[in-house]
Amino acid sequence: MEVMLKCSKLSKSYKEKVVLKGIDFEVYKGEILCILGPNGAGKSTTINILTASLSSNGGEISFKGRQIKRRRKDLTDYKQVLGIVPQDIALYEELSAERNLRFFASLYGLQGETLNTAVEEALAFAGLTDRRKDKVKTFSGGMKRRLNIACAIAHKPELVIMDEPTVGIDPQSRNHILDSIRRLQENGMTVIYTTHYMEEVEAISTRIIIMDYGAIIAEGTKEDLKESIGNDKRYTIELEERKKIQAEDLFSIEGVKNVKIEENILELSSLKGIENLDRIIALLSDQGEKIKNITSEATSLETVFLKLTGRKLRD
Ligand SMILES: Nc1ncnc2c1ncn2[C@@H]1O[C@H](COP(=O)(O)OP(=O)(O)OP(=O)(O)O)[C@@H](O)[C@H]1O
Repeated sequence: MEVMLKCSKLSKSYKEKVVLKGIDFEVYKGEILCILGPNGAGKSTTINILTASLSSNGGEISFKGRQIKRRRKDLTDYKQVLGIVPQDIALYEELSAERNLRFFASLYGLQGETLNTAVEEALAFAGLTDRRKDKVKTFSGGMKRRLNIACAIAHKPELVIMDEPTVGIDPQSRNHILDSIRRLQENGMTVIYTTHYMEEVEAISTRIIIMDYGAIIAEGTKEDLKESIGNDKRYTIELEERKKIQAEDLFSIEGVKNVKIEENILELSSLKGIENLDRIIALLSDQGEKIKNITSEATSLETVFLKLTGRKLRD
């Protein structure tokens, strides 16, 4: 895998408050790297340092093997290949969708036919071709978010950096945005995406960095992370009324690892890859228990976070 961006020992403090504790990570060409973490974990700080809108107190960033120095020339070249989608919407409300796109794309030096084509493509990308002439102030939150992204990618950057771009929007616009991020990747762009929604990470990530308290606490694909905590299956079985089933009875079934029984609710975890639900049901029925409901849950990223930190992702 080709390394596009490499960050070494990035640190940031405000007075004595350390908000980034010297983090190291790499971004590979063509990936959708999701940075997942609760509010205050340091995601925006990391992104702002990556986009050179905030200086770090220490550490280095290199893009395609070349260190980014804070010299104007270096930064100008670097910013040219970035597409930056900020957390807050940055659009001109009094201008139309098309005028906004023209403005932002022209900041990257696009002009003439190249600019016209880029604007057309960006309007189509945002699903706003029909509304091109309408002022942004008439748009819904979701449409503004879509346009905000389109403004950042009209100049076809190599690396798109998005900071929580779906905050406060309806599910339909969220899905549109997640689909469009996959399309960016299919078109060869590399994406860094921060979020505290694990559903989004499940949907689009090709690799994940989990941050907490200014540090990277885990890194890998969804599968790697789930595997790292054991990746058990969990069943919750609700009985009509518990008669005599005991935890020891269930341990006799291959794969069953943990059993918790509270009144008429049984919670079981079971090794991945062993199909034993039929046997669990048969055992319960042999013991005269009547099952009211069964739910089964595969390991989620929420479980991974809980296991790593002892806290829920969204406390
Ligand atoms: N200018 C500042 N002065 C002091 N502390 C700051 C400043 N900016 C950020 N912080 C603190 O740095 C920590 C990390 O903030 P950051 O915005 O990077 O977190 P985040 O993971 O992006 O969270 P969110 O999801 O809320 O954006 C927080 O504790 C925040 O309060």
